[in-house]
Amino acid sequence: MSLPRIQRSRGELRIHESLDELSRDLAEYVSELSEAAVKERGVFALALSGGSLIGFLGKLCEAPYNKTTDWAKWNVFWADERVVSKSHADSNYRLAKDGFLSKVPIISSHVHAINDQLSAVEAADGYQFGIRQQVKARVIDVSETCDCPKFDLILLEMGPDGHVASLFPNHAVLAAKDEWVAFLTDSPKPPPERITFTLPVINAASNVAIVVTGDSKAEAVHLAIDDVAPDCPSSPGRMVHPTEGKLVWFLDYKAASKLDGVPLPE
Ligand SMILES: O=C(O)[C@H](O)[C@@H](O)[C@H](O)[C@H](O)COP(=O)(O)O
Repeated sequence: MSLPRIQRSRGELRIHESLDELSRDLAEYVSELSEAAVKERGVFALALSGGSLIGFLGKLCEAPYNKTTDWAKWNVFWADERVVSKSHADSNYRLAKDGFLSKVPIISSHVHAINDQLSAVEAADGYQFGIRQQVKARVIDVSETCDCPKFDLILLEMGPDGHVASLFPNHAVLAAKDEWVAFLTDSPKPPPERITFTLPVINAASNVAIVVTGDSKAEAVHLAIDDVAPDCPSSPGRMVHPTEGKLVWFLDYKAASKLDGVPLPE
């Protein structure tokens, strides 16, 4: 059973009893946004991250979405990536390729991974340059209010510490404003070398969805969504609020269990 959608100042909450329901709802949401973007702009620019998110996208590989989605119009990017070889078990590219991209007919030149032969700083620079080319080509839209790419959809997860993409609590990268893509060599969660979209890019997107499941993230969800504090670097998830776009939280009952004013069935 799913709860009715709840509108909060920090986004729309979609709370599901089971991971299967959550996956179905996520597939329908991505499919609707893809259809709308293709209708409006002729292309769908999507940024993924890692974690269990990729498994939750599995329903898109099944009927009816495998047949109804205009895969040729999809362009896939990463909101964050570990600076490891593409064949490494830690690679977000590899996770997405094995679990999702290899199962749907997305054109390979539309899959925009980082160059895994470079150092973190070079990989971030190169990725930002590639995104700039795709903005020029109008594959990615551009924000009307800031010098940022405007992705049709950025899909994120949130860790138990509140991190989103590779924006970790109290890390200097949270303050990055001039870059679209930043690098880290000291990620508190291994592997240490990563690249990540900066907050201005995340907040310039047309749509951002944050998928969070499990008990271990309940406190982080409470701190990111409830009226407990202003934006603060100790809760990166709380710093996500698309200025021209829409934020949706996909939660299971466990992740939602510490939210104020959300009565969950026993
Ligand atoms: O970059 C990383 O280290 C992970 O991708 C991380 O951000 C993960 O997505 C969250 O910690 C939630 O992970 P799970 O949903 O898999 O628990």
